[in-house]
Amino acid sequence: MEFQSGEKADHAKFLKAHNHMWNHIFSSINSMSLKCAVELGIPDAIHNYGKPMPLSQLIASLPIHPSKASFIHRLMRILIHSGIFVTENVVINKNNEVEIGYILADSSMFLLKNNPFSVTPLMLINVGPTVTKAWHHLSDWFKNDDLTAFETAHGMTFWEYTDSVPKYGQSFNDGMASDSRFVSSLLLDDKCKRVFEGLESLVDVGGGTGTLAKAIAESFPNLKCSVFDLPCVVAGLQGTDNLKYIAGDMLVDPIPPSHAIFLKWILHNWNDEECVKILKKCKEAIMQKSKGGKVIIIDMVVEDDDKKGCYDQSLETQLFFDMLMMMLFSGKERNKREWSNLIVSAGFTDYTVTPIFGLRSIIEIYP
Ligand SMILES: C[S@@+](CC[C@H](N)C(=O)[O-])C[C@H]1O[C@@H](n2cnc3c(N)ncnc32)[C@H](O)[C@@H]1O
Repeated sequence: MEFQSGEKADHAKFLKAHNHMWNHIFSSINSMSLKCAVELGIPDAIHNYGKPMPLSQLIASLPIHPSKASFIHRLMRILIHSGIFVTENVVINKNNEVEIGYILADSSMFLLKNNPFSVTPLMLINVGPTVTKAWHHLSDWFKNDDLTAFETAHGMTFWEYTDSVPKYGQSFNDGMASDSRFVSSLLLDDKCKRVFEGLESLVDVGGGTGTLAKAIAESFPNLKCSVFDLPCVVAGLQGTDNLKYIAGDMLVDPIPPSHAIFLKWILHNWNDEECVKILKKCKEAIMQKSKGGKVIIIDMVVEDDDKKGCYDQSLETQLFFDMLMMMLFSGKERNKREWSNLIVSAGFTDYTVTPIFGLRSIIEIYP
């Protein structure tokens, strides 16, 4: 393409390329607009209204300064464009005058305060100042020898930060708990329950505050479950008849012997070397029990990028996660080949992959 000569250049292609750049430059406005709408309580206001909510009613219900009322439709317009809200015409008086009414799109159900699967905690962490500051240091990190861009920005690892800023740690754990409720609703349904059938004991390594392990323990009352996580995460948490909490460091301490080890959203936090170390320790833990043990992993299996040039939302989301893992932890999202290499390097002989959570899969690995 020639950019110098207007005559020769393919004009449409030239403008499209320029527009593509603009779009990329400004794409964080989508996340920031969403954050703003959630902080103002817009999804809940529309949901509670119970029918298409006219703009005037929406404005009246929000905690905003009167001088800002005329800006709300602009915020709504971009969020409608990105498919977060939907509009319908509503008749507002006896004269059949019509105003636009807002309703929630399927995806915005995940923004509601009372939705147990709410993605709001995850969103607030990811667009909040702590993570954003680390993104600003990504190019510095490429030039220095720090392990992660998060450390370049904050002078400590992400896990040291969640420990030293308890409020942040709490928000992170809330985000993980919400995702664990989402995953458990799919994992413990009739199609996937077989994953846990016949197991006597299970340790959820890096299981956070235990939301998923609690759900597994309730579904399988004869299964002895443990949550193994850092002391700052599990301190003071109360177990039940078949659930206990164990404080430890998965890279340093032995993983408690168990029939099965569960790793949800763990291995993507670590580099290949650390993953092999963790998996070898998991293998030791299951080999100390009777036969038939396995490691159950919930993580992404990145689609191979063979649709060159075609926009693919699922692949884009997986690549977003991959960049996030690189930036926060020097971790990564792995494709099939990378998973296979890890599993074989850790001394396991067989594995199965069941892609059931949309972007994530259950990977069961056997010694
Ligand atoms: C991404 S979170 C996943 C939490 C949970 N598995 C889930 O999916 O909801 C990673 C977890 O690993 C824990 N973790 C980080 N480093 C650890 C270590 N060295 N030993 C044990 N747990 C660790 C964190 O405290 C956190 O709970």
